[in-house]
Amino acid sequence: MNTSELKSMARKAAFGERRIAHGQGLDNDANAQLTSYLKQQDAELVIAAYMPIRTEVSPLPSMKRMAMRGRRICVPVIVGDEQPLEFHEWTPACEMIDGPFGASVPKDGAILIPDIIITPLVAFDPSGYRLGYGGGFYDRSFEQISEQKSIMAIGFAYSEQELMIVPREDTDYKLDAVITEKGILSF
Ligand SMILES: Nc1nc2c(c(=O)[nH]1)N(C=O)[C@@H](CNc1ccc(C(=O)N[C@@H](CCC(=O)O)C(=O)O)cc1)CN2
Ligand SMILES: Nc1ncnc2c1ncn2[C@@H]1O[C@H](COP(=O)(O)OP(=O)(O)OP(=O)(O)O)[C@@H](O)[C@H]1O
Repeated sequence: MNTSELKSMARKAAFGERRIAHGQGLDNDANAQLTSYLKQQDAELVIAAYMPIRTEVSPLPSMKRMAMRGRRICVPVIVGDEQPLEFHEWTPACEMIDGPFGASVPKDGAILIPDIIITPLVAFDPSGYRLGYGGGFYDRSFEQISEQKSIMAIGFAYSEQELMIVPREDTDYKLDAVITEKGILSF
């Protein structure tokens, strides 16, 4: 079996775990951990988070709190297949429109280059590797932005999304940490 087939199997298993975790009311605890982490970071740093889809843990409560504290927040926008993501500025009041794959995107937010990237994921492992939906969008974005400046790539997930090993390819970017409802795991 090749890595892409292994990833596809791991994705299926992790989707099941994520769906169960999603129904357990863990988003409040996860957001308390995320907010606490973000408050400790330099206030000048631009934060990328995301508009949740499917059964992803929602970072919206933390995004709103950080925006109220004056922090600059942005969310991912797909610009094309095999392209890195763009990150467009988001505020709690900004007008949103439907983007590809069901995630809404700001109607006219400025393009920002984030320093801290809070990324959704399907599964993560104890070495800091992540599995997404298979588009490679985040891996390309981490690679592109980290060539310009130092970034913090932080997964946000339910603790049950941890797998023993996530199948790995050369293009997979290692996360700096994963935040779950239980706390922060640094790699
Ligand atoms: N909330 C959120 N926003 C995001 C992402 C994300 O992962 N989460 N992205 C991160 O890249 C981009 C959207 N990319 C996506 C790529 C594919 C699918 C998706 O559902 N693909 C298949 C299912 C794959 C599978 O089951 O293995 C589908 O269309 O059914 C969703 C989002 C940008 N915005
Ligand atoms: N930096 C990169 N440059 C070129 N191709 C890449 C890069 N990163 C990933 N890819 C390609 O994208 C495809 C999907 O990658 P992968 O399965 O790791 O996506 P994912 O991490 O699950 O999805 P996402 O990052 O969108 O959440 C792979 O075929 C991989 O070769």
